[in-house]
Amino acid sequence: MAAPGQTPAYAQPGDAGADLRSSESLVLGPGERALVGTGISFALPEGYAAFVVPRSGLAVRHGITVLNSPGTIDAGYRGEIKVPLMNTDASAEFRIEPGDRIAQLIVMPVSWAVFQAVEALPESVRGNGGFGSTGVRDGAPLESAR
Ligand SMILES: O=c1ccn([C@H]2C[C@H](O)[C@@H](COP(=O)(O)OP(=O)(O)OP(=O)(O)O)O2)c(=O)[nH]1
Ligand SMILES: [Mg+2]
Repeated sequence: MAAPGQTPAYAQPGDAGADLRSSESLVLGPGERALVGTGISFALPEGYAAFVVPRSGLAVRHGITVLNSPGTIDAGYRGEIKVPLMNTDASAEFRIEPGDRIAQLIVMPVSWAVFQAVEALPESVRGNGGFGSTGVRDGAPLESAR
């Protein structure tokens, strides 16, 4: 369901993200966040999820991001899609009007894991390495670390 003019739409053929429009008028001050309505709700088919992600143009030009990105929309959710927006700019406020494209929605198939407690895991090349492990050897940074 969508209020007039609020239906998500792909800006160009083949786009992955369908733009979400604000249903509200508000001002985000520097460093402020707000849960912004979109005036839409929908029922995804089982086996799919939708993800609310930032628009790069708003991020690059105004420092606007989706605080919880990617925001997860469960297939069973029937409420209004809302966008937790954040203004990361240190000094400029950001004004939003109804109909403004504030974020985008990506619909994807999902699979369900069956979680099992085990005593040991199969070996792998990566093992426990993470969090920058590919940029160090024997505790020293590598040239390729950047
Ligand atoms: O950016 C978002 C993220 C979530 N939701 C809605 C749809 C989603 O299905 C529901 C719950 O989201 P999530 O699971 O991320 O929140 P939670 O904090 O775990 O709440 P809950 O206990 O309701 O699952 O809220 C939005 O409208 N926008
Ligand atoms: Mg949840």
